[in-house]
Amino acid sequence: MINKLQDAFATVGVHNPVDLPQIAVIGSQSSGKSSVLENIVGRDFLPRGTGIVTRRPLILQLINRPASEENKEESDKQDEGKDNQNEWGEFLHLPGQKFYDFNKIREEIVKDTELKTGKNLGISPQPINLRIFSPNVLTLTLVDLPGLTKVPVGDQPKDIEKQIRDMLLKYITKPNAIILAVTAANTDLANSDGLKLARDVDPEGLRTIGVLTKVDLMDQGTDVIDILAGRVVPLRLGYVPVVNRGQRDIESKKSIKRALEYESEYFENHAAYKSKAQYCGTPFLARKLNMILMHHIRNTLPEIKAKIQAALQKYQQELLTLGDPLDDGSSASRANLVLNIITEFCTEFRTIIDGNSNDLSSFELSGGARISFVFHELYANGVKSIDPLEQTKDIDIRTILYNSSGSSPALFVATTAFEVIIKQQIKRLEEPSVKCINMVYDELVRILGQLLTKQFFKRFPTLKEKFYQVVLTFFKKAIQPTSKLVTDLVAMEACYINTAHPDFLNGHQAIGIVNERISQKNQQQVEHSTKSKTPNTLQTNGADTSSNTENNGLFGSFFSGKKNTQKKSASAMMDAPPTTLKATGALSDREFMETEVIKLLIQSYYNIVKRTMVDMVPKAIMLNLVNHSKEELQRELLTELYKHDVLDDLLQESDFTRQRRKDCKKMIEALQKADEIVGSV
Ligand SMILES: Nc1nc2c(ncn2[C@@H]2O[C@H](COP(=O)(O)OP(=O)(O)OP(=O)(O)O)[C@@H](O)[C@H]2O)c(=O)[nH]1
Repeated sequence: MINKLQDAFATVGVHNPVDLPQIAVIGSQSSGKSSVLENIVGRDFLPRGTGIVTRRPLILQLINRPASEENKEESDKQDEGKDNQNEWGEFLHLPGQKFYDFNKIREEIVKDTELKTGKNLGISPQPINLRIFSPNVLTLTLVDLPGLTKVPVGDQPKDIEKQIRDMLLKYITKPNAIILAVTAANTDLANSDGLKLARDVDPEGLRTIGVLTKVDLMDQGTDVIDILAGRVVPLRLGYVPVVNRGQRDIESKKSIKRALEYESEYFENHAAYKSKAQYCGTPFLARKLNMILMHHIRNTLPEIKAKIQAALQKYQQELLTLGDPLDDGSSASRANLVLNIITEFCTEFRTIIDGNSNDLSSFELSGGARISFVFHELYANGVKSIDPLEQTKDIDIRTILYNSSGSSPALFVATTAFEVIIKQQIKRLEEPSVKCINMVYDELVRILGQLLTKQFFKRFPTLKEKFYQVVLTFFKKAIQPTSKLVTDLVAMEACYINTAHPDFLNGHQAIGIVNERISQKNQQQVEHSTKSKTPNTLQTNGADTSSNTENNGLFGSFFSGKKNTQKKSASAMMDAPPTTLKATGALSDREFMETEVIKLLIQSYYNIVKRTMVDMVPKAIMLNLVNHSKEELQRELLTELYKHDVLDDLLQESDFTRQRRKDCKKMIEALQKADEIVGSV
């Protein structure tokens, strides 16, 4: 049955969706893993030697295939190690190439290993897949794996031990794997790396077989009888002792046939093993493996059945989404397809924004919720955090105060100064507002990206490209009126200051508040000045005090040109004013009061404007960008894409889709066959 299953899956390559049971060979380096495998196959074909030889997993599928009639007489040729038409190997990476010469197989393994790992003893988890067809093998799948090692050699990475361990674990952790743990009999079994690793994944020893190699190298008078009897490290499936060829045998080109003969003679004639010779040696191991595998398969059959069913369903589903090939479709059906895709795209686009999407995620915000986050978190907080007074110091306000009253001395709190400052500050709201548009734009592009991963876009790459272009251009076009509207909103706010706004703190209230603050402050200072007598008004800064008398004209206390400190003659005092006139010195009571009032008014009014912006800007963006897209995108796509002259071009299928459809069909065929095979048991 496994033969048939393997055949059924042969067409789909190694991407077998159903894990058929495998036998994984593990053990310390040079414990004799490759030797055991070669003996099971009965041919020399693995790279051999001392040190690390196996550096990539070798997935070895042995396939029993009876000799064809005309080649029957050839089957003896292998005895001499010659080519034989009934036995050959094939590599997955060299499809269609049959290797009748097993030396060439070894060369190819060495070559491909070096290609992927370099010559410097590195390892790679990428497997080499080799199938051997022969009338002389039992159908089995075996995986030869790098030997466990402790100390890096050559250019090997420091963590080589862990790398190899992880690689082996990948193969032996699957409950479907049978573990062939190889240990050299002339080493201590209790310290066997292979058995230890096997115990990690199969603690009860239910799917681990022990193989004892190098029995011939044991000290005289010692044997493995205790181990075989399960008295050292017991395993449910037991141990099999073998004798492989030694390095010298290999160098002298001893044939495997001769080696197997030697092995059976060895056990038959050895005092300790004589009585149980039929349970020793490679042929027994091979039969045992085959039996175990059969049992294993029988046990896992229900699971295999279920896996085949599940895979079948999955591939049928995928084939369905890939759709039928369009090559013979009429132009009307093509047009219809594009129409459907446009409709589906737009419906989905609207759904994502409105938030009624079917696949609502609990994992992250998506679509419309993200836009809402931009508005109500990012933008709102960005605007709220702007402080209208952070850039405007009290002295600047004073300067503006004087500047705004022009050449006539101000009599009242100057609304002009307030307006000048508030207008400047309102303009600062433009930047975050424009940024908000860009963020929402980015979100739309993100939704677009999300939609472009849909199956039909994988199928038609040109269509995807076109959709991308059209939609992106559409979004970009919509940015212009949106920006205009938003900047206009800011301009509207800046152009007319509505001091009659019901929420605005009026002048009287402001003065009231400031007066209260001042009287509080004065009271504190009165209490304070009983201790320290510091004059607190009209204090100009240090250097100017000497010229106080001359300078206390209207501007004297707070404007000073450069170098105006010496006593000067009357005419010198009439010098042209300095190029830069700056306010200096502390504020007078009146100035202090005015500045405070202006500050209060600015804050009050700015809060109103901020609230308006936080309210209006999202509306503007929704109107001209988001809703506009929801409503007009479909029309745009239809105008651009639903045209007879472009339809053919749009519906060119990707090579991937074509290939995938073929693969799916093949896989479905294989799975249906497999299903039949399994069902007939
Ligand atoms: N005498 C004797 N030598 C053996 C036996 N088994 C293996 N050897 C020798 O031990 C050495 C290592 O054997 P391999 O089969 O290459 O060992 P391996 O575990 O595949 O080695 P790596 O793939 O490098 O981990 C070779 O020189 C073999 O000839 C055996 O049963 N008896």
